[in-house]
Amino acid sequence: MLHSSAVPVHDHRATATFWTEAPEALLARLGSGPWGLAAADAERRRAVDGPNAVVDHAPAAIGRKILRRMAEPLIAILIVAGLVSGLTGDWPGFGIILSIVAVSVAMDVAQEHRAEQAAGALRDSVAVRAIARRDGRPQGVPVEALVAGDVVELAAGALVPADGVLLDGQGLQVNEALLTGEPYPVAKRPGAGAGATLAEATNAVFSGTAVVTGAATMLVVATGSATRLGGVAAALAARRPATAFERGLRGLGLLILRLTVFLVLFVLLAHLAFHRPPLESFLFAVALAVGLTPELLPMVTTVTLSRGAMRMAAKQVVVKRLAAIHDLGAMDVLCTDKTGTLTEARIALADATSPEVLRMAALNAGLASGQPTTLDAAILAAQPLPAGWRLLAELPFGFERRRSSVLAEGEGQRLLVVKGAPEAVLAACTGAEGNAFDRAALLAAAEARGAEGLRLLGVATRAVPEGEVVDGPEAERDLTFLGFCAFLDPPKRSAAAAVARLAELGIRTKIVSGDAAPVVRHLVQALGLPAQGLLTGEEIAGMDDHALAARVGQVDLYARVSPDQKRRILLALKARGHTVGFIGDGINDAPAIHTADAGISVQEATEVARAAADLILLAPDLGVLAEGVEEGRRTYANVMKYVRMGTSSNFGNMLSMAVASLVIPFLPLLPAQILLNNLLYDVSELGIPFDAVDRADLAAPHAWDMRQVLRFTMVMGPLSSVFDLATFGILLWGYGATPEEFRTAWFVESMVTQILVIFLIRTAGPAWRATRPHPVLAATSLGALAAALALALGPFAAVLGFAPLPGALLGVIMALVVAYLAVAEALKRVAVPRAAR
Ligand SMILES: Nc1ncnc2c1ncn2[C@@H]1O[C@H](COP(=O)(O)OP(=O)(O)OP(=O)(O)O)[C@@H](O)[C@H]1O
Ligand SMILES: [Mg+2]
Repeated sequence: MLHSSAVPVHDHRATATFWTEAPEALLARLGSGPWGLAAADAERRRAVDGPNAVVDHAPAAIGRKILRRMAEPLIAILIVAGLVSGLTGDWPGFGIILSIVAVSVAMDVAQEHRAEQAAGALRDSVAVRAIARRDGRPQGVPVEALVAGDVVELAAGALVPADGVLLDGQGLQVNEALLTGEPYPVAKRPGAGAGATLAEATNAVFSGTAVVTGAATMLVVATGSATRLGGVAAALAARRPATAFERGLRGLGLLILRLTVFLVLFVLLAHLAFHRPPLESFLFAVALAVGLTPELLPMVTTVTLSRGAMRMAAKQVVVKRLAAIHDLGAMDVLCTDKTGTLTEARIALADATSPEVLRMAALNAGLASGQPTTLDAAILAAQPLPAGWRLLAELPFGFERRRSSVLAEGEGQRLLVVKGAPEAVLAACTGAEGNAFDRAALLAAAEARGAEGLRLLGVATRAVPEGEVVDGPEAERDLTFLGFCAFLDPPKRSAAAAVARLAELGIRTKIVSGDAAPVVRHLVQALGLPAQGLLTGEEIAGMDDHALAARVGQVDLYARVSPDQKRRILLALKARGHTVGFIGDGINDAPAIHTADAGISVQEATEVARAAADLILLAPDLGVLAEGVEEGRRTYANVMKYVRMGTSSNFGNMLSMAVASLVIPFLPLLPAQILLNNLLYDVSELGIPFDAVDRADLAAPHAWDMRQVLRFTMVMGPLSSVFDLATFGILLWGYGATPEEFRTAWFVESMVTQILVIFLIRTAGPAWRATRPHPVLAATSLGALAAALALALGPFAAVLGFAPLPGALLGVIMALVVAYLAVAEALKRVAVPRAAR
């Protein structure tokens, strides 16, 4: 490959242990410098190396999809069968079979492709970006566009976008749980790495890990599948277990597949044993198999989900992982952090014990490198950074320690200034400014102010002698306590209504906060939320997973919990059989978001939280979540309509036809007629993803229940067969129909019953009281029905092998249809258990 002469030739390939090389050597080898790459150069490299993505999410091109569908066994057999009928001179058969295959593949692929495109565009709209230095300045670059040689700026809350080494950095700590399983953050600093093992790679950061505190710049050395994460990509892809719904659908598909194979082989062998024509028997068996396969199921699921995603987007909820819509619909417990979802997140300083306390707090907040937190910003809004101080060292805030410290020099002193959660700061204090140090009294005072709803930070200092190195939390000792800063974060008015709405939907809301217990209690009171019980992080630390699982059912409030404890609470809830959602925005929420069935974050959240989430709320409002939940239940209800249709009416019809083919001396339907029947039936169902859903279907969480599906099949399937047999009897023995008349009558009967029954199945209550069917569903069903009648009874009927029917016989068939629908409507009540209505 020819590079333009301006770009030095460099070796892209990363060695497995790149961190043992000196940074300068790596920079030279990758043809980069501290100010990164030229944008044009990065573009060229991307063309060579490919996108920085472990798994390619881009939907396959439509041509490839069509080919893939045609390679599916049944379709391939049909195409071959069509060609064989052509070769034997059956040209109408050839034409009909191939056009039916073409129409059904086109319909399926086009629908699915459109749906995927739309869902993909939504996902891209919330994609994570990295800050890379390109053309000499930092700019937001989509993570996928990063290449080896890029220089990326990392700050707290950022996701490490690729593998690389640190060029410089301050107090960087990353969570590598994804790679190593270790839940506690590890420190990283620039320099030469010690050894070749991952644990010794203290100067390297890896794709998929998260920056917990501190700031750094990294040189990207490996991207995409060349990263450590890429190496375990296969394991990672299997990491997210399928949802209960997905597993249920898969199990059902497998069951139907087995039945189909069994039935079709049986029919084929029986026909051959009766010395029926082999090609015709084979085609009949294949057509039966096609008729039995719920081939639209994947398409119906995808289209239903992506339509759900579109509607949710209109309500400010963006779906990153489509299947999460089901989880959202099945969710019965929602855990939420406090700030931003239940409060306005407009944090403002209320007061400080003394001007000096505030001045020191501002020193701590203003000197700290990295992104200022909301608390830091509130301090600096009230008191600008005092002039004349410089930063010597810092111990960035950590969620386990709940303190942050700076070592500052100014006004002729060298001071370690510590601020943090009151009990965390007081624990490191041995004295107090001015008066006697009474830790218990100070804790009680903090508690009292917390009960007023004020968020508190303690501030303390220590004079540090020249020569003492401050580079670890051990330095936070022998502090002198100065006082408190108190902050106000008004409760969000709309939150109470949102929680009530979720409760109506059968969802219990629990608050999981890093803040102090009194603050959480005050908030619950202020909003009038129904909540019982409270566990603190300290109490949870003393429980094993078993003990925790025994408590989480009754406890709604959790205070002073660490990021890992948030995750443990979710695991405990899941262990108790709940489908759990978690909504949060911080670095500290990411592990819990990841663990939840439905991980939710908001658009303004930190990158790690957004990257871990399945759903992103564009407006930080619990109210929109309730809409999302309804949308999830709507998609579930519509997929269930398709499943019920397939397992009862369609399955019953094909089954009776298989049986009939063994009893009567001719084929009950010609292969091409079966395929036509199946195609029209598919068309009639295209509208299901659009259909409106009864209020009752939205009222409570639901999970996939195989027994319910089987029960429905066991009741409705045989019912359909009873009427089929009645049709057979009347046609054969009552009327003495010719084969052509028999097929025409049977085609009409099965089409009308199969299609019309959707208007009963779509609701659990009386069909006439249900919400009106969506116009698209009405159009596809009634259109398909009209087409079926026109083809079977119209001018071209003879081409398809149909014969005209006398009016009296048509009348009898219609009477049978009406009787079937009436009985189906009555039996439906038995088929759907009361609990599921
Ligand atoms: N910048 C900071 N400096 C010092 N201490 C801090 C800082 N930020 C947070 N803390 C302390 O750590 C505690 C936990 O942090 P935080 O409140 O953000 O957790 P959380 O779980 O996200 O809470 P919430 O439920 O309110 O969203 C705070 O209550 C505060 O005491
Ligand atoms: Mg938070």
